[in-house]
Amino acid sequence: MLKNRGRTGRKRRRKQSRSFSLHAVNHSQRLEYIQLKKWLKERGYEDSKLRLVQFPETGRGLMTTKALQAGELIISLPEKCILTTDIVLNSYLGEYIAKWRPPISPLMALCTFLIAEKYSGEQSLWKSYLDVLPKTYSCLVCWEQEVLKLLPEPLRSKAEKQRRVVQELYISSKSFFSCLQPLFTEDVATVFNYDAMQWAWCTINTRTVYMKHSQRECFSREPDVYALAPFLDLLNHSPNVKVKASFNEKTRCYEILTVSPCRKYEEVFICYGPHDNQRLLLEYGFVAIDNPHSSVYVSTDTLLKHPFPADKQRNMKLSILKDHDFLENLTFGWYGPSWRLLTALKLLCLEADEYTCWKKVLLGYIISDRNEKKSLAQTTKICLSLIEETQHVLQKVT
Ligand SMILES: C[S@@+](CC[C@H](N)C(=O)[O-])C[C@H]1O[C@@H](n2cnc3c(N)ncnc32)[C@H](O)[C@@H]1O
Repeated sequence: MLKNRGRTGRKRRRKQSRSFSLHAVNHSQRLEYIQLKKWLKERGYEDSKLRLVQFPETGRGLMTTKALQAGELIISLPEKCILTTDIVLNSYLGEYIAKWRPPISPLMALCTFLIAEKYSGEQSLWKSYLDVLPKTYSCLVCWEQEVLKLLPEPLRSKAEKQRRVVQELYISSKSFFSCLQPLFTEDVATVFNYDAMQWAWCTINTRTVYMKHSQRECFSREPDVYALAPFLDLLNHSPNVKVKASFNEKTRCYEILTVSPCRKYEEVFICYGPHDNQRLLLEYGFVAIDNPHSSVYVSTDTLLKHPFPADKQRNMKLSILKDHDFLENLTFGWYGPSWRLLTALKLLCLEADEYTCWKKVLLGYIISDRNEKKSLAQTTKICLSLIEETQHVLQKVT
């Protein structure tokens, strides 16, 4: 007898589809996804177990219609479907890139190709892929300056630095864009405008997989490691899963294998790396719930916000901390203050008669009961003030 036939089968199917539809919306039947699947099939990719779904918690992603055991292949994407600098160099852009001096970076070549292909619209061989790419991104580089100001340090500085990098990349590429004018009827300044550049940069920053190419003379010395992998790039991130991902030289496919199993009708996740939420927000524009790598950073300003009055050794202590790299990466994690944060505070809390013990503090020794209590009290104050600060900012955001 076929499984799932009869009343029990009907009931099970109804239950399954009910639990699925309550949580997620199937997008596989949308025209753009049907076209993407067709495009992939023409390039040798076939899959029956991954379905495109809109999940309430994570947004668009892939669901498996079959339980995946540990070690099973999640996806195997043929080389023909993958967009790398090889594709760019073999395209109409190749001769312009080869001639241009100083050479552009591999990243810039990919950005240029994405913008040019998007502009080509119907004519583009990559149309089916371009059509499913996000139109906008939530990465910090796209945030309004006013909102960026509300971010805590060091995230704010990192976001500002990232924005400058993208702006400088755009400015320094303008003359290269000009040389592409013979390829376009419209003014290249309009085609390759800053918004287009930001979109292309975010596409690459949030969606590429690592695929190393050897250094080529037509490119600058930045590493050539980016590859856009259509469909595979619909997999969302979970900090709690393990996968193995690499390009298989034998099958000539980019493959992802599960390490942790995945149940039928659940979202399939991969892990983008052991990133804390600040890094996820900066690079990918989202934060992960229950992220075990979550941490709250304590800036030097916050560290010294609760001054130690009449501490004549304060400046000397600060330079010790600076010299021993104890002013960066001071954090609170799920289990409280990090060892680095506690050590920095223990050193700052040394009394005048304990000051000579600073080396021991850095090595992790307990100096005195008094120092332990004082540094813990200081930690609590910092923690409470960070909570207050966050609440204040959240109120402003609301
Ligand atoms: C490689 S893409 C994954 C597919 C993407 N959701 C889409 O619709 O195209 C990476 C982007 O997906 C989103 N994303 C990935 N994992 C997520 C998660 N756990 N929660 C929310 N958004 C996530 C972020 O916007 C991220 O920049």
